[in-house]
Amino acid sequence: MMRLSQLDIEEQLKNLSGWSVVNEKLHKEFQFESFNQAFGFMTRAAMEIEKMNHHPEWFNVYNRITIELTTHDAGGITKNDVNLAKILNSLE
Ligand SMILES: C[C@H](O)[C@H](O)[C@H]1CNC2=NC(N)=NC(=O)C2=N1
Repeated sequence: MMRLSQLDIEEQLKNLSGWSVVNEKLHKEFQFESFNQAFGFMTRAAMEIEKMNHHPEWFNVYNRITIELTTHDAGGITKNDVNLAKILNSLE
């Protein structure tokens, strides 16, 4: 899988609400009503992540989840990261 160009990433970000690029990874901070809501999101997301076989780097504190997406095999941001970001937004 090829890395996306800076231009492509900028273009994709227009349709990725709340996402930005931090340290060459897609980055978003999610906030939920409670820990249970946050964990439920992670559980729903885990099903999609396994289906995609594309895994996030995520950090959860109480009702907040920080998610970073990059493609390890490509050493940067690819279409897989964009697609997973869209799926995560749809589960929010
Ligand atoms: C062998 C397996 O398909 C690979 O290790 C997959 C698993 N999940 C992955 N997730 C991410 N974020 N990047 C990858 O390159 C990747 N590769």
